[in-house]
Amino acid sequence: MRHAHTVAQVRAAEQASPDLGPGLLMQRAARGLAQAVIDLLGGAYGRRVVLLVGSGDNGGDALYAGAVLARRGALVDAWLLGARVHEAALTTFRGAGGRVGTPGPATRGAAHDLVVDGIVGIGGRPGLAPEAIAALEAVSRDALVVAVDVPSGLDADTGRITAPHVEADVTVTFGSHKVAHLVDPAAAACGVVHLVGIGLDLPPAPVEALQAADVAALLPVPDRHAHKYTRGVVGVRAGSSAYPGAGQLCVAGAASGLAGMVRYRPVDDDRETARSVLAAHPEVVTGEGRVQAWVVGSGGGAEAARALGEALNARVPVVIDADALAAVERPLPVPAVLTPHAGELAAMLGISREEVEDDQLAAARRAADRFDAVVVLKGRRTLVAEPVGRVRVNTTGTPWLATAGAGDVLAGLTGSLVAAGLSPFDAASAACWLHGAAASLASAGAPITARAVAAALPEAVRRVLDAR
Ligand SMILES: NC(=O)C1=CN([C@@H]2O[C@H](COP(=O)(O)OP(=O)(O)OC[C@H]3O[C@@H](n4cnc5c(N)ncnc54)[C@H](OP(=O)(O)O)[C@@H]3O)[C@@H](O)[C@H]2O)[C@@H](O)CC1
Ligand SMILES: Nc1ncnc2c1ncn2[C@@H]1O[C@H](COP(=O)(O)OP(=O)(O)O)[C@@H](O)[C@H]1O
Ligand SMILES: [K+]
Repeated sequence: MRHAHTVAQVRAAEQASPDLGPGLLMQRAARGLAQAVIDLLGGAYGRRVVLLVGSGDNGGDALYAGAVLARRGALVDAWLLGARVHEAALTTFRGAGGRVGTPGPATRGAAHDLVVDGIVGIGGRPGLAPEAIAALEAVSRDALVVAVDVPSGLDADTGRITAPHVEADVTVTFGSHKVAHLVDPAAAACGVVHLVGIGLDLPPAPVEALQAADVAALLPVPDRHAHKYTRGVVGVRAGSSAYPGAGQLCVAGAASGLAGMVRYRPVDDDRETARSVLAAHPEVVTGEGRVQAWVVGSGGGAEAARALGEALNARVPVVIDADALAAVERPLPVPAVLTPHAGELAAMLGISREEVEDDQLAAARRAADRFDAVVVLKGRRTLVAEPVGRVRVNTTGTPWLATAGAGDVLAGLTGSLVAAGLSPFDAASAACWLHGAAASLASAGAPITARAVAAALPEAVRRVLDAR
């Protein structure tokens, strides 16, 4: 599991480990930072590096790392941007041969290869001072940008972007991820995030991200005595005469093989839709019968509210997607997973789409609390929020997944995992992970259809299980 802690939690952990001492933590952080820079540049000797140094310990990390790089033969400039500077780190930096200068060309000739953003870290307020903006503009556009701990200007705790900030290619963070590293839109400004362990003892994290091993541990694997009913039956109430394809795609996600059986009914009971879904998925059963979970709404049009009411009568968990989301006004009588994109969530909360996109974490949490349900806020970094609890961020996938019908596949897949016995929170977060992994497998850099994503799900499952 990848964990993201708040700044307050990191500060408290630092205070609670006096034997580590700030000096030791900083040395560990700086060594990890220097190594990450060396890895990125393929060496240190002769490389040109500039440090943007603020007044706090973030600048101190940059200076100590700069000293390591200078000792290894890099040509390192430091531009001091704050009213103060970490004096001990500056002395070490100078002693190692680092040069202190002002924004401009590299001290010794050619342009800088890499800039280290040590302006502010977890002690920073959002935004950049004019000197920092001027320094960033003075650096060559071709230089790689490595942020120390967090790209300066971001709010480490929320994932929001409210002011000018650094855009990093790589962020090197210490002890634990911070919320901004995982949650969009801030996460997109962090580039690749590299974690350096420094020995902090941290409490449970409010935000986390499943890794392949976590998904492998959650997946339902049939034992030798399994039959289709012990594996769970998922009911799909999706597709209609207006949108028969949504029925096919939702069933394709549900029929990925993680549940024992799929029962299908079009939202509007349109016979032609049922026939087309059966033709595409002969394994699906269309008659009445018990299910362990319902998926309702994808491509349902105006009939979706009635179909949701019928599904709720079954007293089993529901996954609610697309048109059925509009019918959710208060907590439901059964465990539920709601799968809105930003526009749908905005309508549910009575706010604008921009408000949801600007503060995705708050919007997902608010909806989970208000509807007492697991809320899957779909996007580049899909959030899965449980009521008054944890949030998981999905980090798999590809922008090619932004294609019509991909959400229908996700709803069906989520339903199959709920039917197989996972909790709504585990089912939703594991489904998002597999859905993104399947998209990447299907795409391999090329465009994909939602159907291709569903077709790649068994291979995504195989790879996860092989690694366990
Ligand atoms: N905790 C840990 O586990 C470890 C932490 N470590 C490192 O310490 C870092 C935190 O250091 P920190 O506490 O000194 O704060 P930091 O981020 O350097 O900046 C605060 C200073 O900047 C100023 N300032 C504020 N906002 C500003 C702005 N927008 N624009 C310009 N200036 C601004 C503000 O000064 P003020 O303006 O208030 O006088 C304040 O003095 C952390 O990110 C990590 O790198 C590692 O070494 C080891 C383990
Ligand atoms: N930029 C992106 N990068 C990765 N995944 C994305 C991106 N944009 C959207 N997605 C994913 O694509 C899917 C789109 O679902 P949705 O918006 O419901 O589409 P539809 O209603 O057409 O099925 C979601 O799983 C979402 O997380
Ligand atoms: K920084």
